[in-house]
Amino acid sequence: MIYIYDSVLRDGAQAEGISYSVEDKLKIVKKLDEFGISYIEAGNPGSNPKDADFFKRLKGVSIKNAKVVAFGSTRRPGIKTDEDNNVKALLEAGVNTICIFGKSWDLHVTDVLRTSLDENLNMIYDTVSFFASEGYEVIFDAEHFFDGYKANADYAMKTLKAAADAGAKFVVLCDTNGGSFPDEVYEIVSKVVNNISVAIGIHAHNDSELAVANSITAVKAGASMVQGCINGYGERTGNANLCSIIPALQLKLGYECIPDDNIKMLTSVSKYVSEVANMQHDNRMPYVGDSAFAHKGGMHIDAVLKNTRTYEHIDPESVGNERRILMSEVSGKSTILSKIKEIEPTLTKNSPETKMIIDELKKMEYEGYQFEGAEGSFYLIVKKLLGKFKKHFDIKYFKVIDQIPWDLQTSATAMVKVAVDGIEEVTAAEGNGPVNALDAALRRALERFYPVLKSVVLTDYKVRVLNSDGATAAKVRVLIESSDREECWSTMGVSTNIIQASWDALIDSIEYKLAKEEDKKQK
Ligand SMILES: CC(=O)SCCNC(=O)CCNC(=O)[C@H](O)C(C)(C)COP(=O)(O)OP(=O)(O)OC[C@H]1O[C@@H](n2cnc3c(N)ncnc32)[C@H](O)[C@@H]1OP(=O)(O)O
Ligand SMILES: CC(=O)C(=O)O
Repeated sequence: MIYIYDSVLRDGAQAEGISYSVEDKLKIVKKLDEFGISYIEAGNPGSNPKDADFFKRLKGVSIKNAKVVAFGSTRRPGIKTDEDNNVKALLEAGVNTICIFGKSWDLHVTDVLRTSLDENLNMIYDTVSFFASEGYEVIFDAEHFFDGYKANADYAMKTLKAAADAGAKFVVLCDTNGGSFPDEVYEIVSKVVNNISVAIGIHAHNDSELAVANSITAVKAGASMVQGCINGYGERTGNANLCSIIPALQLKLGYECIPDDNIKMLTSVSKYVSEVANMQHDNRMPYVGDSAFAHKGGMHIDAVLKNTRTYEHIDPESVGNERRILMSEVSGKSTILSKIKEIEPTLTKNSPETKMIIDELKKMEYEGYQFEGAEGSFYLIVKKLLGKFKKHFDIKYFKVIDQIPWDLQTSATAMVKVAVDGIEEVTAAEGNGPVNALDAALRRALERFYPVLKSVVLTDYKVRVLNSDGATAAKVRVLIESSDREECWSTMGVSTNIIQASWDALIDSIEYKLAKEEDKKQK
């Protein structure tokens, strides 16, 4: 059993760009508890009134599985433990588990605390024993332990011994500056495990991109607690990413970290935390990122379609993620075929139509289209190339007028004329920008003929400049994401004119919805 200790609410809050509200913190605590994290380091009550208030609010919340931890430092030099403000704040937090961090690198004692080495040992002993004798479960985080050990092993070990003698249940070895290598971690953790009588933990930062490797290595050397953060949030380059550590330990090395049934929640927990933290979810995160099981190279896709193990280290579903097959200029026939078959199941890898579609897609990618993020446009193009596309409306013209000065609601006006089965309709609409105005005018014109479009909303709009050296004459790719609350789809337009590119993406979005409605009726 490995105790997983999440610090996304404390070390994670020390990450650039993250600032939680009390409500955010309460939501994350509940989610981590539901997931099965053993210890949740919920905050530092001596740091700021928000954390202090949060601990008050937490008293009314039912936590089913986890132990909630309040984090704070050893007492300041030269004062009594019960007079230290941080200690008082920890007492008021109302939790049963306290994590005390203290210095284990002599450099920090002399240069930061500016006290004697002996006084630092007293600070550790006094603070840990104060809480332990009051009946708290105490975890001691030995800040900078690895750097301290390399500089003065004897002193670094004395700091751990002080904490262990004072009643700490775990002493946690911190690679605070994130500069250690796995072989050093293995050697040092092994020595500590053999010399200190209490359970050992690891807390690794990611400055050398080795935090996950160092944490797993520490476990192999005998550590039984891993501190880290969901999504690897944390000070500077972050903390060890629990989204990688948990599946590595549990699925690959056979340790028990969280209940087996819950490991499937990993991807959704990761996305939930990034949503609440208001951080973009990182596609490239192993295990939980959208690209973690996204296959793009033609040869990879061909192999994965034959046997998923060929290019997947685990089953994506085991961590609640999914396999994605991407289309691009590096796709081969197998990739595109798997998508084409959704539209025309009779085609094979050797059908002439398959080759024709692949050649056309590669040509379009060369011109700036990118189908891996625009499945809606891909679907329409394949239908067009197979002669199966039915046009639902004709555009007679559109006009957009930008207004200056503007107000935020109506900075642009658009006028659109459409024809459906020979019946013409002219509409105009205002919007907070030209695309918004065009979208509103087009929809207003078409809703009369296709009421189902009332459910469609535009959920995202992205512009990418393709040749920035072209300056204002550059080509752009516009990606639009739409939703009808049941399905989401992305469509794309490419042009040197941003309005034209947006317009093409809008038209595709509407044609896609109408084509899908027809598919449904035919089924
Ligand atoms: C490696 C880690 O991540 S440890 C956690 C780091 N997290 C944070 O710093 C976030 C929370 N911190 C805070 O909100 C503030 O720093 C506070 C409220 C705790 C302290 O604020 P201030 O009293 O204004 O001190 P300030 O932040 O300027 O300086 C830190 C002080 O803590 C002292 N200190 C640092 N580590 C320790 C320790 N382990 N034990 C005791 N004192 C410590 C420093 O010596 C310094 O004291 P000094 O001003 O007497 O030299
Ligand atoms: C305790 C802690 O956050 C560190 O040493 O990095």
